[in-house]
Amino acid sequence: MEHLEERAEKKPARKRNPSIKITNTGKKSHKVLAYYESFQEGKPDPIGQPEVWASKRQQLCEALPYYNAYQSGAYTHDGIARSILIDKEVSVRDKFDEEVVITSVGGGRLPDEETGRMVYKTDQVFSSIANAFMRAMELTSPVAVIAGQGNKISPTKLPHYYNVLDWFHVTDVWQEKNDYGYERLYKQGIVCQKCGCCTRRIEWKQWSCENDKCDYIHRVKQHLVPLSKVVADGMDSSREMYIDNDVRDERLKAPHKGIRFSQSVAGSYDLYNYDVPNESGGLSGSIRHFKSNRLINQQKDGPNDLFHEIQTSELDLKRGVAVHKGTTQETLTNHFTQNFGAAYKYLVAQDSKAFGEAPPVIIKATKRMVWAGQHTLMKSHEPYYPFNECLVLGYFDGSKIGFHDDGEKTLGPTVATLSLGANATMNFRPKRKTHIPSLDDGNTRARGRGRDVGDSAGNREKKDRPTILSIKLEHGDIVIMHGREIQKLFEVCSPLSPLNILTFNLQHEVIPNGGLRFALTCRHIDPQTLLNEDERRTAAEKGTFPPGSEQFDYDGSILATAEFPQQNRGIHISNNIKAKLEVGELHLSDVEYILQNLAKYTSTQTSLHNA
Ligand SMILES: O=C(O)CCC(=O)C(=O)O
Ligand SMILES: [Fe+2]
Repeated sequence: MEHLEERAEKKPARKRNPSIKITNTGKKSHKVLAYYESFQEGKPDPIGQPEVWASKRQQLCEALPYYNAYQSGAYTHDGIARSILIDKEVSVRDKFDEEVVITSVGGGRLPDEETGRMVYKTDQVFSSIANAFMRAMELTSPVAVIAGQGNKISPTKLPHYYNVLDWFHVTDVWQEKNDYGYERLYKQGIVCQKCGCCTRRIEWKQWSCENDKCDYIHRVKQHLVPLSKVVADGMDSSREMYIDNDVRDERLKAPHKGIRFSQSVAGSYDLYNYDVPNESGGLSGSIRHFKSNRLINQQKDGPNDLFHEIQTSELDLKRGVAVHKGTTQETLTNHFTQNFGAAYKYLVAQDSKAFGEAPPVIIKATKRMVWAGQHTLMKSHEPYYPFNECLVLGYFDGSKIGFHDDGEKTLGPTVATLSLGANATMNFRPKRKTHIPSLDDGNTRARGRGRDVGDSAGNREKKDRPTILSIKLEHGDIVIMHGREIQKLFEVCSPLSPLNILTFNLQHEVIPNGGLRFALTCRHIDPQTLLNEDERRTAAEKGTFPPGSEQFDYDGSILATAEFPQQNRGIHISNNIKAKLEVGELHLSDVEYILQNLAKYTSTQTSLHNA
């Protein structure tokens, strides 16, 4: 119900995909619900077995008179909904338990032209499928619910791929409301009520008429998005910490064969390291992924608190110009940004607010990245150039950042990003191999940052420059990109074919998987590279932490602790030990020693207990 009330509060705007609510008819309950293969760990076994099941879609369709839908989830006959298969397409706001199921219907999703991901169609009308569920509701005609193993929100494991659960009644069918908050209308423009000028949403908090001569402003009511809305239980990184490392890492260990992968731990983080070789067999740089988990996320001032705090802080997020500033072709980025600390210039000089004026959330986040940066460089015995800049990016439903590098000349060799909120995929690809003369004239930024408005070379580029590493970023994760060479703006001309790359100058893109996400990225702006004394002084002033910031110092090397089920904590610790064994930080003899000691300890405890 909370679900419905939450929606009802929102300002009605455009229609969205219809949702239905169905409740169990109570005839019989198998209490068998779905799970998603890679998230089974930690889910309870079902009570009982489904009486009807299948492992192939066609088996279902050819054997069940009440389910004959090869393509869509819902099956309708004579305009009445008969059954519904709930598989991979569950969204975080759906509900799935033995009594109540809330799900979206109506085929309101289409592949996005640019990303290929499924996104909601605009102007979705009440679909014929939604109408069929309305009919089923009116006629109290029961609907069979089938659970597929792709269903991430089911509370239990499932014994088969397709499991026919039970008959349910439809009790509600509604159009989801949307608003001008964090949903897909985040970049909806308006027509100025005063002068009629078509106005883009440049600032996150309001529309300001784009006609210089007009002062019309329309403020937006901000809605606070709870973390649970963007991070589904089943997708929470916290869940992954209970999965055996061997299972989880199959997905992470599959970069291009030229990249060396290793794994270790840092405090309570799992640490995935991708080394990028250079032509002489040395390192051109590395990408370190500090994988967070529930323990870390729920600490005071940890990612969960920060996700809440960043939404309630005055950040003044704005969209920047991606291309053709000032012309009729001017196009804005689809994400919103704000820079803190020393000015970071990309594409156009971006106003920067001094760390001294930054809301505490920025300092807290920056301190976490300072730790991760120092940790990385200490390990590789290299100097750490202090982060004096933090760029916040706000991604709303469907926004992303296209391929770019963070290789401006003014930057130090280390870039750190903290992810808050919805998951995202970070892809790396080699830069163009050929030398591009137009880049030599210092006008480097057009190909540097912010090119998220489409790639002129299109598919050909995709084929020539395949993604060589793909990382799943989750709430609380920190990614460090280290090494000037991997970001380098100018290409090293290399005779190697793209499929046999030894040297990588990388570009990265980040595609959030929908829902609200913030990325905070810290860099070192090197004062030596600034033009004059004035710029250097301003950078130093703006990039200095204000007095009192020490209270937010962060040391991620200290193990996070919290109340956790005994068994899960054990799995985490043993995973950490396994990782340490793999990278040689521990030897088997150490583990044997620990086990012997523990055996002694537990036997004393047991005898004390029995005494
Ligand atoms: O969204 C992210 O995780 C990274 C953002 C990024 O690449 C940048 O700010 O340069
Ligand atoms: Fe970047």
